[in-house]
Amino acid sequence: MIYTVTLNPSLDYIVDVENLTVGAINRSTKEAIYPGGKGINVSIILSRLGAETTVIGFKAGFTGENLEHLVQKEGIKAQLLSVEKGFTRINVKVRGKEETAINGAGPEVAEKELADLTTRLEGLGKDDTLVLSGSAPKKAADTLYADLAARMEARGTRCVIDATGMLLTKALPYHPFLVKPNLEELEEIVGKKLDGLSAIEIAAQQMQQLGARNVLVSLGGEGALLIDEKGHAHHHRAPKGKVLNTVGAGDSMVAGFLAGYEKTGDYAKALHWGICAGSATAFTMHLASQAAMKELIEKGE
Ligand SMILES: Nc1ncnc2c1ncn2[C@@H]1O[C@H](COP(=O)(O)OP(=O)(O)OP(=O)(O)O)[C@@H](O)[C@H]1O
Ligand SMILES: O=P(O)(O)OC[C@@]1(O)O[C@H](CO)[C@@H](O)[C@@H]1O
Repeated sequence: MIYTVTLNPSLDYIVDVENLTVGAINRSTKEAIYPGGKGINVSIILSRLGAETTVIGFKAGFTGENLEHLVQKEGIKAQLLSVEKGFTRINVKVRGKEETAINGAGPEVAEKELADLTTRLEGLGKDDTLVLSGSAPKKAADTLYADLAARMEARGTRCVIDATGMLLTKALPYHPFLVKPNLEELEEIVGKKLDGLSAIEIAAQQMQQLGARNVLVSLGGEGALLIDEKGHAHHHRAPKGKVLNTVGAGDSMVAGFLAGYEKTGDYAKALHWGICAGSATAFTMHLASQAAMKELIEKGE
């Protein structure tokens, strides 16, 4: 089973605004609400690709209740623990000529609530995978993912981390199975601009030296670069298409990679699945449908 943890999930309020003007009243031409948060997106795509998955995380207030309902409507098992104070954030994504996002801070999670969530993870074993994805709740320690990764390492559970800054780097010594920085995040980690594939490859190898087993660097329209645990580098270009949305493209890539790896046990094929899932989402108004992903995967693009 692939469990995803979203400590700071959201409702994503997506509004289409033709010409966004700061400091003015903008009128949208279309709006929609989706369940959001990186781990939740990963689970939605996993489930559409036929992989068994459970969502774990927190919910708060009326938005949290709605989020849980939307996740269950997707046919996904959800273990969202209630946070006493505040409400699950609503992240606003304005889609116009460019995408602009305002992500909320989300509710503060008490230590006891965090401990309850950690207890839920005690049942995971060697055949399970745990995906830790997205930002941490307000005021949480930046060792949060490191603590969870250490527990997973001790149980022999595969751990996947898609996060930024210290939340990610502090977890590397616990040998996560997979990390997925995008180019900007990788540049932030190594502290310099990375021009060209060989510079990206060297930076990804540095992440391996720090402990990550597989490093998947997503490169937007340029596809992705994977340095697998045997040290082999694989670069795969992204298929061409009309980009309608990039919210959740990275999450779709993580899910596609995991579903592909589960199905084939082969890193090059997993990378192909990851790219196809990411691009299928980029070519859709929201997260990709099963049919759109299958079409790209089968085309071999
Ligand atoms: N312009 C594009 N054309 C084709 N595919 C794309 C495009 N942008 C993104 N993708 C697909 O989505 C994958 C992940 O994209 P990206 O590198 O933007 O991740 P990210 O920055 O983590 O995304 P997110 O916007 O979800 O944070 C890419 O590797 C690619 O397969
Ligand atoms: O604020 P975070 O946790 O970094 O990211 C949250 C978020 O932007 O990530 C998903 C897309 O990847 C969205 O569903 C969600 O709104």
